[in-house]
Amino acid sequence: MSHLDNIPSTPGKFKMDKSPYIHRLRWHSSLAKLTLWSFVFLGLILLFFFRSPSSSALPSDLSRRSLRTYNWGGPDWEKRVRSSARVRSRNGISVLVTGAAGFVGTHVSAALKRRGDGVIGLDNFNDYYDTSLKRARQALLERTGVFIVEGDINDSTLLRKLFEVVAFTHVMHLAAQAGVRYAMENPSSYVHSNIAGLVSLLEVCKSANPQPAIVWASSSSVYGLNSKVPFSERDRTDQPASLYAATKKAGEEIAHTYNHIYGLSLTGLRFFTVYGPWGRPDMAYFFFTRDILKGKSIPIFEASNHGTVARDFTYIDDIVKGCLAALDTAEKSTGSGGKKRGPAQLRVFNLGNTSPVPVSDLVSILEKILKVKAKRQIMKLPRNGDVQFTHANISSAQRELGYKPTTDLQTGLKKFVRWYLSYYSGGKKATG
Ligand SMILES: O=C(O)[C@H]1O[C@H](OP(=O)(O)OP(=O)(O)OC[C@H]2O[C@@H](n3ccc(=O)[nH]c3=O)[C@H](O)[C@@H]2O)[C@H](O)[C@@H](O)[C@H]1O
Repeated sequence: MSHLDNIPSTPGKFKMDKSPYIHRLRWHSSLAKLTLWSFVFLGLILLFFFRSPSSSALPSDLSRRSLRTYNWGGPDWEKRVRSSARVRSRNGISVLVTGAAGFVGTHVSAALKRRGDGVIGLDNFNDYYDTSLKRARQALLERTGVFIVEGDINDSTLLRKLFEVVAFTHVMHLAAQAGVRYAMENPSSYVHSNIAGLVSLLEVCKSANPQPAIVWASSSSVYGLNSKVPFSERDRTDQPASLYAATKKAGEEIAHTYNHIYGLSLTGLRFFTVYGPWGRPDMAYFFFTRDILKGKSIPIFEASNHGTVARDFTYIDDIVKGCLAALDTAEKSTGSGGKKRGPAQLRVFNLGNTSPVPVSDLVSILEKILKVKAKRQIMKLPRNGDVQFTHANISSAQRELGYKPTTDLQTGLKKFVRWYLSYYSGGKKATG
């Protein structure tokens, strides 16, 4: 019998003894043992949590993210940060890109570096989806000279350190908990990244001297139940259909506050279902491709009365152009040392494609490109955050950013499939 068996699981397991004295003695000794073993157990748990910077098998997603420690700091680290952030072109900018190992983050970082801007990435490499894809993106960026610092946007000490080492002129804030449907499974991760993380970043930005201009990723999902099409930035956004949308909408309000109080220059970009090479495996076009190739059936959502579900799918290269134009047209923040010195720029733009495509057509295009017939499983649109359609009015971005999407879904998906086949035939497996 193990000594652990002596520990009662509940006080109810104690039996009444004849002598109250003996009973009290036993009770005290059991209580002492219980306390001792509780401490041992707690110690073991803490040891397990803080064992190594890369510990990954922790129970909850959120605790894994917030308790994970990262290695940063030291002269070599600072040297890498400085070198990556060095501006190499005349009139270049130095940008902190959060979520740099993410889909949009990788593309934007590479594009900035390519034109001679200084870039430092920041990413927590969380396991919302296959981390090996994030590592592959990191390797890709490293080859172009972009260093990704491993850390969380909620770590204000790290953020302050980065601003101490580099006087960033701009922040491209793309780190977020993405995905509309996953919000039902793990709501707190949305609050952690999209609300607490945003505030943590803005707090550091407002105190930086000089304050950077910030461009950040909002979402088409803020339009929620809005039925007026195409969606214009002036339309109502007070009916979010998912917690994801609600946290992005909250982000827009938080941006207003930091602009108003501290003079931070802030531009929110409402992305419309971005797709392309190096994309996110949790998105429909990505896992449809994987499952069609595997011969697995794919669930295609349909609204009530056989209503079409459609998205304004937008190709990554068009989104990157919009992001760079937003950075280039961003005015300087006006505050310093945490104090506002004058009114600052506050903008929000739709970055969409302006031509919604039904999801069933997306599948037909994939069938043609892959030369495989999909096993279609028509399902009712789940009531877990999905909206029936999205359609961007981009006249504002066109006017002020010169934004003009040029890639239709067929062309973009061809490029995606080409990447997908070469990436996963190189020994990588699309998990899930
Ligand atoms: O614009 C945004 O701001 C958001 O875009 C993206 O959300 P969505 O537009 O919902 O993309 P995605 O999941 O690829 O579903 C695409 C279509 O397939 C349908 N869909 C989906 C899953 C499925 O099993 N079947 C299906 O028909 C589904 O009903 C939908 O019509 C980002 O994920 C999100 O992070 C955010 O950035």
